[in-house]
Amino acid sequence: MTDLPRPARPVLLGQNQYGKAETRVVRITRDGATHHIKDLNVSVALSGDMDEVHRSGSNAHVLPTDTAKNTVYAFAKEYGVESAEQFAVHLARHFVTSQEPIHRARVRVEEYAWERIGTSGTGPQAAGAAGTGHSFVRKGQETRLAQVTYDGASWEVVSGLTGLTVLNSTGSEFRGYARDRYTTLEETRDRVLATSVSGRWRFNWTDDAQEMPDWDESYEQTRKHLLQAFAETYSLSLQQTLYQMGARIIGHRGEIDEVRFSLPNKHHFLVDLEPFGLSNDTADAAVYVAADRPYGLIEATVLRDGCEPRIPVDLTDP
Ligand SMILES: O=c1[nH]c(=O)c2[nH]c(=O)[nH]c2[nH]1
Repeated sequence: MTDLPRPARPVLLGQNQYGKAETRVVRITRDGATHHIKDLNVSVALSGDMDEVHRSGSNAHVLPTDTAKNTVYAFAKEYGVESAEQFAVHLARHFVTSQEPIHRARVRVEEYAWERIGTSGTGPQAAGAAGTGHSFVRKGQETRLAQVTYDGASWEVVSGLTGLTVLNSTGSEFRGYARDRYTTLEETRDRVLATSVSGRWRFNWTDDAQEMPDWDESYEQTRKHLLQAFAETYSLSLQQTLYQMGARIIGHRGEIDEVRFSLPNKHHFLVDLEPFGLSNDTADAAVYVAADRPYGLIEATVLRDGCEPRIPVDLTDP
């Protein structure tokens, strides 16, 4: 053994967690010729009494990440996937209650939605306008998110979505802003407002004694409220629209205490057609350049009065 330099002070192990990230599981159930599909990406992070594996290399407390992956598959088969949240609750409870050294489990689920493909009713496989029953197309680019954390006593459930792209072709202004010597932006009373919504919302369901929300119903209603607020707000800024989206959710959904949005402002600039002798008037057919970058990035949390913010400020943080 060579003499390793000894640190002047003892070294401490800080926060640690481990698990299997991004287990892709697709569950297909058959109801006669009509099939149903659930498509999930599941990430499990476990923590607890894990000093020894880091310090001495003893794996006695380490349930392999391979087992975590297998558990995801086995639970999908055995218990089904009622909703992303329910599935995550089930898994988190299992890891914390079945392994003594595991004190906390965080389970993240991304869910990809599929829609049925209708058919024209002419092909050999056709089963009328209702479709084949087994043909699907990925629904938009939107991904549903659920994150469940359990420490053996209390639950934290944060749901959300990402990649929900929305656009208002009028009903949006931006003017009256602060100016300095670098400001060149022209004020507008009629612009395109478009964004790709990333949102998270935290439930006030924290213990088993409380009745669990209907997760799917809650997701559908929350999504509907945020879309309606986007559509119905006459927007003076994306910040104001964001606040309306959050306030509408808090106002209508009693099971949710906190909402956070990250909204990229997907700028649509009118193209200068003067060089071609054309005017580009919004009253008539207008032509825009959809700029992909740089983009304004508007982020905020909207809270029920008296509640603590707990959703991380940066939604891209792991
Ligand atoms: O809705 C907006 N908010 C801003 O803060 C901003 N800044 C900017 O240049 N355009 C916009 N639009």
